[in-house]
Amino acid sequence: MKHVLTIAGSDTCGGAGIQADLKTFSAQGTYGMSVITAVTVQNTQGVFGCQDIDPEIIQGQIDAIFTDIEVSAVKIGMVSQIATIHAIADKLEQYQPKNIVLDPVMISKSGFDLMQPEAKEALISRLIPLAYVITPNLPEAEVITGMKINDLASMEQAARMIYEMGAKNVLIKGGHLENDATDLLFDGEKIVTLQSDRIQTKNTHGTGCTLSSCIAANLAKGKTVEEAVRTAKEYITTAIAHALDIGKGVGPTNHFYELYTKAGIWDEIKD
Ligand SMILES: Nc1ncnc2c1ncn2[C@@H]1O[C@H](COP(=O)(O)OP(=O)(O)O)[C@@H](O)[C@H]1O
Ligand SMILES: Cc1ncc(COP(=O)(O)OP(=O)(O)O)c(N)n1
Repeated sequence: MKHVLTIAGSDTCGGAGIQADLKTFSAQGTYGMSVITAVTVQNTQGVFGCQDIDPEIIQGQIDAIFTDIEVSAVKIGMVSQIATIHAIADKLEQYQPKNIVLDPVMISKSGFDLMQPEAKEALISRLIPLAYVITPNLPEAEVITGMKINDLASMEQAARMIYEMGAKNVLIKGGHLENDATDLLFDGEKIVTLQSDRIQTKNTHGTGCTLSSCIAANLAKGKTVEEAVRTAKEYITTAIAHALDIGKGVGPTNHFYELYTKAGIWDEIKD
């Protein structure tokens, strides 16, 4: 079994962040490990606070993993401070793991700053060049590139700009498009679009975390970038289509729907 590491923030209610990543790694048949960068106070209704973890403790967590266990892929999620970014980048440059998937998390759906705006330059200069795949949503790609993005043509232009910043593969997510939810992948040579109709649901908490950790798990299993992204797109589409109506706000995606259905236990456990 391949071992996959997430470096990200904790989401109390389990729909996004570290918790979503570990569920996804398990659902994809990989062994999940975590380095926690921040602890958020969060539920389906919003993010209400955040405590950043001391950069030395972040580096200690990374050392604990890399000095002991082989790592086949790394997903990076919430990194809120400049010091957090430098601490992580220094350690990844030291250990040089393959298959780094960077989800440049910036603002939660509820509008909370998960990355401090002044950390943008450090993200661009230290983490983007280390990324084998980067997965910005439209608002994140707009912050990184400084351009307006609202259709496939502007998604392609943004992907090309982010590629020039050093990421080897750029996946611009279309969850924030007006009509369908089509994503666009650029590998430096060709553009691939991954079409999907928009699923009408309010329960989309953790979609970006789930997608990026699924890509990391499938790169770890030896898939190509295009194969890993296609697998992740199918996985997130099913997870959204069967999302869980938990809490009073935006419910989480359903990480295990396909596994539970195949095991014949979904009808028994769903309520
Ligand atoms: N309502 C939806 N129906 C179908 N796919 C969606 C929907 N919302 C998001 N997605 C897909 O979920 C993935 C995550 O995208 P997005 O929600 O934009 O990320 P983020 O959580 O970072 O904002 C993408 O593949 C996107 O196309
Ligand atoms: C701790 C933590 N990390 C990341 C996010 C963002 O999750 P994402 O899947 O991008 O989208 P929303 O859940 O914010 O809709 C988060 N909320 N918490």
